[in-house]
Parts: sequence; C-alpha cells; structure tokens
Amino acid sequence: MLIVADENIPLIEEFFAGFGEIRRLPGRQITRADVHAADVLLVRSVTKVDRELLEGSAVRFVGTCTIGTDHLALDYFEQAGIEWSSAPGCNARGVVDYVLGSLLTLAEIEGVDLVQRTYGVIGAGEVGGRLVTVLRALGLKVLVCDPPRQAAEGGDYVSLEHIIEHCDVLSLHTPLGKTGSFPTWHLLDQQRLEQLRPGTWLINASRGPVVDNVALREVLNRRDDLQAVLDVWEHEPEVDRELADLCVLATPHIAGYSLEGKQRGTAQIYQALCDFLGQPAVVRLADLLPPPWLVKVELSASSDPGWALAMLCRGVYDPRRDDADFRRSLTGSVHEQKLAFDGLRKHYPVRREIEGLAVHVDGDSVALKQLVKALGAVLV
Ligand SMILES: NC(=O)C1=CN([C@@H]2O[C@H](COP(=O)(O)OP(=O)(O)OC[C@H]3O[C@@H](n4cnc5c(N)ncnc54)[C@H](O)[C@@H]3O)[C@@H](O)[C@H]2O)C=CC1
Ligand SMILES: O=C(O)C(=O)[C@H](O)COP(=O)(O)O
Repeated sequence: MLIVADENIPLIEEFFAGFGEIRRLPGRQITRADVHAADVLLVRSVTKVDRELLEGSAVRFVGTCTIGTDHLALDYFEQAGIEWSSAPGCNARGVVDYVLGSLLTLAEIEGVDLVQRTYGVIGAGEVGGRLVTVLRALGLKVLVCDPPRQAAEGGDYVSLEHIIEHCDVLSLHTPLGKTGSFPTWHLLDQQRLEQLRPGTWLINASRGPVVDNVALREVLNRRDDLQAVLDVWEHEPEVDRELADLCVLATPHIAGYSLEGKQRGTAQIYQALCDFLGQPAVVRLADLLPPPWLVKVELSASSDPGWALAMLCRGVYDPRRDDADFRRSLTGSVHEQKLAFDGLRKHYPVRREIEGLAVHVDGDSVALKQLVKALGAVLV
C-alpha cells in the first residue's frame, strides 16, 4: 500500500509504517502526479483535496488530521466512492487555551476584570462547547449562538444579532462554509462589524474568511475602541499586514497547535484507516505522548484566584509568544512572509494543554479548587 502524507503530520511513521510505503511531501505542494498511484492520502488543512487532485488516482481513503474539512471536496468523495475521515475535536482544547490566554492579555491591556464582560460564543461544537463550559465554570456570563444546533435540538441559544447587541466579547468557532442553510463565509461582514458594541473584543480562531478581513481592517482603522485577536486570515499563508498591525494579538493559525491536539489528530486518522481496512488498531497514542515539562503546580491556599488563573493558564500557554514570533515574520516580500507563516507552523514549539496539568492546592480554598476544576486541570 502507498500512503502519501503531508510531511507536517506528527508520528506518521509510528502510526502508519505498518501499512506499507509512506511518501511524505510538503502539504501545499501535493500534486496529481504525487497521488496518482497512492491508495491513501493523509493531509492537513493546507492541501485542497478535490476532483482535480484525485480523479484517475488509486486513492480510496483520504484522512485529514484536522477538525476543519473546508479543504475537502466531500461531494466529490461521495460521488467517487472515496472514504474519508477528519479528526473531530482533536485540537479543540488547544483552541480553548488560546482563547483563555487571549482574554487574559485583553483584560490586562484594557485594565478590565473578566467578570465584568459578557461573552458571546458563536458555534458551540467541539471547540465552542468546551469554551462555554470553561467560561461558565469560571463564573462568567456567556451567551451562545448556534443556529444549526438550535434548529436541530432547540435549547438555550440566541441569534447572532442578539450576541452582537449584548456581548462585549465575541469568539468565533464555526466551520467555514459558503453554502447550505447556515453559511459562515463573511459571517461577520461590514454591516455586522459596524454594529459591534463600543469596546468589543473580537476573537477569530475558526477560519479566516468567517470574518471579512478587508471590512475588519477598515472598521478597526476607524474605531480604536474595538480590540481584535486573529489566529486565522483570509488568503493564508498571505496575511494582510495592516490588519495584523491593528490586532492586539496576531498569530499564524496555531490556536489548536498543542502537542496533544496534533498527535490526537494523527491517532484519530490511524483509527479511521484501521476501521476502513478492517484491521485492529495496535498503536496507542498513550504510549507515544511524552510527559509534560510542567509536571505539577503547588498553590498556596492564600493565593489570589485572579493571579492563580493567569499563572495557571500562562504557565501552560501564553499566546503573546506566538504573537511576537509572528510579528517579527511580517517583514520582507510577500513571498518571504508566506514562507515565514508556514515556517512558524512547521517549527512550532512544544506546547501542552491545561487539561493535563496537575495542580495541588495546599490547604482549604474552595475558590482555588473550583478554579482548577473550571480550567479542566487535574486537582491532585
Ligand atoms: N485555529 C485553529 O487552529 C483551529 C480552527 N478550527 C476551526 O474551528 C471550527 C470549529 O471547530 P469545532 O468546534 O471542532 O467544529 P464542530 O463542527 O464541532 O462545531 C462547529 C459548530 O458551529 C456551528 N455552526 C455552523 N454554522 C453556524 C453558523 N452559521 N452560526 C453559528 N454556528 C454555526 C455548528 O452547528 C457546530 O455546532 C473548525 O471547523 C475549524 O475550521 C478548529 C481547530 C483548530
Ligand atoms: O484542526 C483544524 O481545523 C485546524 O485548524 C488545525 O489547527 C489546522 O492545522 P494545519 O492542518 O493547518 O496544520
């Protein structure tokens, strides 16, 4: 069996060597000729997998080690009888950690207590759903907009217009889709961006085109009360540098880049391929994931919970480092900037998730113990 795989998929040998030959290629450069004789194609978000790439090839299974599927022509797969799988939820916690780190930065810059704000989460699936749970457990007021879920299940959801009118913080967690009953392409367009409440914080770690980037640049240029955090961009890997300059935090599509998230993505696709081939799964992620560098945190019962929140989140992950690296890369020609975008992602440093962090509270502090649990860390 021949497997063609994006070279940036971690643990590819460990999980897939047993199936046959693996040919690793840069994801943006995978061509028809590369996949012609392949049985299996394993990608990340940067490879557009469609009729043009696959027609006439031997590919019978496509796996994307990502949550998002907007780079896959799913209608064509169905027509052509090509089996496929994504990795739902694999890096959702990484995105939650990114949003928490961003909120801490925004609160610090603005001199605002996070409790004073009302949060609007748009898209309440694997990422948004986890985010809502954490924010509510932290005692914050959260409104949720998810029209597809509202239509399917009913429940306590509000409209996007309601979120825009009533929330001080908007965090986007929808898939990217141009068609269907609930399209998200330019969900935040010029008109909706104009309507944001004074002082709104806007966070986009979904897909770039969910926000009209030209309109956002224009609105941010006029309204210095708004604060934006962007992890994703229209036309990646090219970035609108003026827009990046206007953002409080700007990062190169790394919100979900926790080590666990990336390795889980590979493990989920391995499982899906085993299922497709009717083979038992013998490789286990638990045997491969290295121990975290931060083994345990000891908190004194007298610690201030606000300080503890920032220390625990930032001790595990602080997006300001990614922002600084990214800004340094926004120089040179467009070609150099695009290479740097991919380079930062390819050589991304080890980052772990808050969920695995062991925390001991030395003494009896209900507030601190609640905080640890709210973050999803492990109280030991
Ligand atoms: N920046 C990054 O590193 C990452 C970005 N992502 C992006 O985040 C997206 C969301 O991820 P998950 O939560 O795992 O996906 P999911 O599929 O579990 O949840 C998406 C939710 O959005 C809702 N939704 C769809 N259309 C909507 C609309 N018009 N308005 C409001 N809600 C809508 C869906 O009903 C669903 O509940 C992914 O599709 C991917 O594009 C995911 C992981 C990492
Ligand atoms: O899982 C997703 O969806 C994401 O956005 C991933 O973080 C994208 O990672 P790459 O596939 O672009 O490396």
